[in-house]
Amino acid sequence: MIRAIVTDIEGTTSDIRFVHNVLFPYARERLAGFVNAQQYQEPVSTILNNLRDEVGQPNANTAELIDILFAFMDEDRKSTALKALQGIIWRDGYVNGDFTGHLYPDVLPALENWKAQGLDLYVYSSGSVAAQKLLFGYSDEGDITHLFSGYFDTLVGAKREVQSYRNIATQLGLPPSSILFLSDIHQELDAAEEAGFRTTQLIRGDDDAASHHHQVNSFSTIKPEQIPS
Ligand SMILES: CSCCC(=O)C(=O)COP(=O)(O)O
Ligand SMILES: [Mg+2]
Repeated sequence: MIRAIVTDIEGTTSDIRFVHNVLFPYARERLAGFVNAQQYQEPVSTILNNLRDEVGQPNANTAELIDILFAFMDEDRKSTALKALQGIIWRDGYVNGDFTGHLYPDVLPALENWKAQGLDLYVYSSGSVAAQKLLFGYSDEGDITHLFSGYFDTLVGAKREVQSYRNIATQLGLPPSSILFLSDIHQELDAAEEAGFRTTQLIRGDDDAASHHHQVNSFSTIKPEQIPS
């Protein structure tokens, strides 16, 4: 029996184009100015030190770190330091009303329905926990953060690594077989499945013929109560 659902964001609850065409450019345009202005203030100072550790360059100066961050953005590297900075920069955009967090229309009714059935709902994204709370706190449908019991980001591990899902199950105190993971990326679902999770793949755009996971194109067709353990 499914007791908890863990959902990805990009391509699952929310359009990948919102993340790549709205959020990422917003942070990119502001990143250098923000880092230069905040480099000696917390939390940016600690994040920059974490980036030095991440890239093994303990003596890198701020200009060198900014170059590294731009290279990471070019390759969509799921760097914990980059994701932390993006999350801080996005706050202004949400608070100022420059954008709201995209949600596919089928997402909120399904989350409310699952919550009413007694399922606990969690988020797992490469975006920082702060960024996740912003997206759902300033979503197209308003603040829906009350629906979630917790959030996981790359601090629990990378999304394509089996150990990350074992860590999540341990933190939830649930057997992996009682947790359903929703994602658009089959490599993430492969890792979750190897950890013992149940899986469902969201196909919001192109088919994924290389996937063996159960596929749906809307949250409305996911029936957790019908998934056998
Ligand atoms: C919290 S919304 C922004 C998500 C993000 O920054 C990102 O890189 C998405 O990565 P994912 O691994 O969740 O597809
Ligand atoms: Mg995704």
